This record gives sequence, structure tokens and C-alpha cells, in this order.
Amino acid sequence: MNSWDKLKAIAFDLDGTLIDSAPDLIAATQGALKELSLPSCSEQQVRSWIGNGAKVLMQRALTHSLSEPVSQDVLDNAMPVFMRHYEANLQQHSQLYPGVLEVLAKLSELGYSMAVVTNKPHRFAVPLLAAFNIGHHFTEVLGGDSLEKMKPDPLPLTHLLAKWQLAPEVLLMVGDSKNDILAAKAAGISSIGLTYGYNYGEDIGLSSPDAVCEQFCDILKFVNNSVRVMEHESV
Ligand SMILES: O=C(O)COP(=O)(O)O
Ligand SMILES: [Mg+2]
Repeated sequence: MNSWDKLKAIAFDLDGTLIDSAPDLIAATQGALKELSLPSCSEQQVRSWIGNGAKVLMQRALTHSLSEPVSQDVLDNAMPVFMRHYEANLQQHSQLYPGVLEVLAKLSELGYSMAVVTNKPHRFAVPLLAAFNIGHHFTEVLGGDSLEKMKPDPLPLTHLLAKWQLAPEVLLMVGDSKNDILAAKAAGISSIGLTYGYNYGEDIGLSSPDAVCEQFCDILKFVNNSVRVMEHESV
């Protein structure tokens, strides 16, 4: 794809892309339901509810647990319980995916501007990135609650383009969910879909990202061309 020759900046999704955060999200969801004396849910179910931020995750968990649509009151009551559980154990069982540390270091070294654009609440995203020693690579961290709308809305990406004064052709979104790919398409930027994360149990290829990668380190193959062009331009 031609436009990748001009790549200057990369926006990364967090959950299911950089960090396998599901184990701690599962523990917090199950812990919150238990504290609320509600029927529990399976690990696999929580995995399939990740993708639209903490509130929607809890809404899906409560709907399952109560076997009926959840009222705003019930959700408002449950949210602080979930947030407390998750905040207390943000990185207990979560892990960086293989290659993330090395690839981010390489991309930083090559001079790419990098951001995290996640649907996770900002107050969880920042300490999580710091705990895994990758926060310093990102000039910007946008959480699901940082702006009026979250992915799949393009707003976080168009916000980034405006803030960094970039043309859409030079920004790439890397993510594991159709929300990442839909947001990228709506913002007019290119995207790479990763197969190993959480995508509601769906094949990420069905969202038609510009490329599909099975491992994080494979993204280097696609940014390589632009690296050469950047080196050439700076001569
Ligand atoms: O927290 C979520 O539901 C999803 O977060 P993500 O956008 O980083 O994948
Ligand atoms: Mg994700």
C-alpha cells in the first residue's frame, strides 16, 4: 500500500494489543459480581465482553448475571465496585504480549511518534503502561473517557491528527478489535489488525484492516518501507 511509505506516527490500542489484560479484567468483574451478591460469569464470557470500555463491560456482565436489561441505577451502583476491584489489581496477572518491549523500543529509536488510543479508562491505562515500563514511548495516551466519544468513533484518532498536525496518510492504527479498524477507517487512516487479542470471538480479518498480523513483531514488516523513506528524506 503506497501511503505506508509516508508513515510517521502510530496509534496503538492497549487491551489485547500491547497487554493481555483479560486475566485482571476477569478477576475484577467476577470480584465485583461476588461483592454485589450476584451470580458469577465465566472467564470466556468476560473475554467476549472486553472492547467498549469498563462501563459497557460491567453492563454486559450485569445483563448476563441478572438475565435482564440493566437499569442505570444498578449500573451506577456496580461501577465503583468494579473500578475498586480493578484498580487494586491492575497488573496482577496481566502480561505484555511477546515482542512488544522490543518492537516499541525499535520504533521509538526510528523516530516514530507513538500514542495509545484505548477504550480503557485513562486512569487505568497510564499506570498499566508504566507498570510494564512502556509508558515513556507514548507522547499521548487517550483513554475511553478522555474525549466525548471512544472507538469505533474516529474522534480519538482525528483528535490525534489535529493535535500532532498530521495528514491521515502518515498515521497508522494497530489494534486487535473491530473498534480499532472501524475508527481507523472512519478517520481515513490505515490500520493493522492483530489476530491474538479480543475481538468478541470474531476474525479481525472480517473488518478488512489494511493488513493482518499474527504477532506484534510482524508489524515491523509493514513499517519498514516508511523507515527507509524517512531515512532518505533526512539526508
Ligand atoms: O477496555 C476495553 O474494553 C478495550 O480497551 P482497548 O481499546 O485498549 O482494547
Ligand atoms: Mg483492544
